[in-house]
Amino acid sequence: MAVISAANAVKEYESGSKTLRALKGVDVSVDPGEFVAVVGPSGSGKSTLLNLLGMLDVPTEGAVTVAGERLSELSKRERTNLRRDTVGFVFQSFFLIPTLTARDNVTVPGLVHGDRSALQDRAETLLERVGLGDRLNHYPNELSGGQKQRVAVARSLVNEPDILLADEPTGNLDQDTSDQVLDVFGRIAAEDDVAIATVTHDPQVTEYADRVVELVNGRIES
Ligand SMILES: Nc1ncnc2c1ncn2[C@@H]1O[C@H](COP(=O)(O)OP(=O)(O)OP(=O)(O)O)[C@@H](O)[C@H]1O
Repeated sequence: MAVISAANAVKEYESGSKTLRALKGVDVSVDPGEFVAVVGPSGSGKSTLLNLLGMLDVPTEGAVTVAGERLSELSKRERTNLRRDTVGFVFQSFFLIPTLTARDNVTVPGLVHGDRSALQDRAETLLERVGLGDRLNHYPNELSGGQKQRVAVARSLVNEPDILLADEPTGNLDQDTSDQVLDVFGRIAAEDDVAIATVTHDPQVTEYADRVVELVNGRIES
């Protein structure tokens, strides 16, 4: 059963007196262990869709369901808690803290739960899994772009999310390092049963994703 889904999702943005319909009734769902890539031209609504799935925004019409909870039935605080407990995020620009080592960066989303030493151990295991076991004490400015993004992937997993959402995760990477990051996504989905959805312009993603969904002008092409 899908751990995350949008059903007939519509998203409108108001700017001045105009209404822009960015999503025009989108159905998409991702199962545990599945890696889905959303592709499409610039402005087709990819980030808008990802923001809905990540509970960063709510649909104007239609339903978004995350881990069995229907978004429209949750308060803002409940949404924030559900997001913290179930969703990991990866962004194009990594967003690592420059004054922290790779290992400490990975622990950051877990610090609200306490137990620093268990977190350090978990961070180490995650960094080893993404191929950075020899970079635990490196600072972000001592890492390549692909290594930084793999630190960000490890960080996104520290709270054991059911869902990992990635917005253009390879947008700042060259071909070889993009491949490494996409390969890590494929392995994590399969090994940890995490549902992964990424939006991307990267044509290489089709080689790694289980399913590719194309958005065109706010609708899914089938
Ligand atoms: N906050 C906002 N207010 C008004 N319009 C917005 C807002 N965010 C996005 N839009 C508009 O919604 C449409 C879809 O934008 P979105 O960012 O989802 O597209 P995208 O497919 O992710 O594009 P890109 O590949 O260029 O990042 C665009 O026409 C955009 O201008």
